[in-house]
Amino acid sequence: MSTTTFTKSPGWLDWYSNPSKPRFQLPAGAVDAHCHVFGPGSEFPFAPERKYTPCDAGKEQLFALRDQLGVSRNVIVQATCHGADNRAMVDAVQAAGNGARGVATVRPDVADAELRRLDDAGVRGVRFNFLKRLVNSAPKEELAEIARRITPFGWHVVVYFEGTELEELQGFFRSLPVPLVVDHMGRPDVTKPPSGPEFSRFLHFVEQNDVWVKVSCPERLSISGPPALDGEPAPYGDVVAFGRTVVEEFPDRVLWGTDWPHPNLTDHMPDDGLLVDYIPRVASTPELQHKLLVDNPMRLYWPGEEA
Ligand SMILES: O=C(O)c1cc(C(=O)O)oc(=O)c1
Repeated sequence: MSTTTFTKSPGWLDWYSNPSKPRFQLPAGAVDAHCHVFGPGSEFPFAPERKYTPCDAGKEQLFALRDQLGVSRNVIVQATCHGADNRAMVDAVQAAGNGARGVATVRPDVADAELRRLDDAGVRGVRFNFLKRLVNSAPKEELAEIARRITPFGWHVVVYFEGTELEELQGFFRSLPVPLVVDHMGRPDVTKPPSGPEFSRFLHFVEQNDVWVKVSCPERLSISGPPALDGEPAPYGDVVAFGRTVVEEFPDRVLWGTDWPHPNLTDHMPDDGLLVDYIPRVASTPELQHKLLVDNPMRLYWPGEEA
């Protein structure tokens, strides 16, 4: 049998191989609600239309990270390098038994039988990606059709967009008949104050709609760091106020995730153990931490189940 081999995009940073044991002990039942698998490419080839070619980051490596960090469950989000071929994600979700759920990418002509198959496999949402560096185009009429198609399954839509694009996109978002989950806090420009007009628009949008927010990716949003490396106890100080604001204003609609294996970072690859230690800086009480890490993701992805 011939297998395809892939060459990583120039400058690609691989995930951090020996993450530290977090000092912050996650509550029992904690969910990493945003992570990915990449391939491995020899088993699950990357999509022809991809914008980057990553390193391999398969399910065994994800599960090893989960155990190292003290996470109980994962939500595995389809990465754009796999296009609408959900096999690697579904394989990982199924291998985790009831310990994982998935978020897929589908095309508007997806068959109902395929949606049913994905649902049976543990998929609970689809992802709409609006970043031009990640996808070719995102025609709204096609996305609206997908949202309509998933409604009978009780799924939600995960949206990934640039903070500067929200003004243009929010009318479309409001028109969708399903809950929305916003990736990476809606990518605010953290050089601007969290009380400024851009982030206020985002907070208002969340307040007015059926929207959940992932307070993930400080490593991606931070400009001035310091990075989560070498035991740094207080990384990404410039992002903290944004995360804390969201957690305190919407304690019942926030989620946390590692974003492992951290696609397309160009500056540094964070120590995932230190990313766990970042959590209490945005969720400062045990009550807020339990909502963020256990109650909220359980309600969205494992409704009716005990953590
Ligand atoms: O900012 C990114 O590059 C990025 C990419 C992907 C993906 O390729 O799916 O997912 C993420 O959550 C973030």
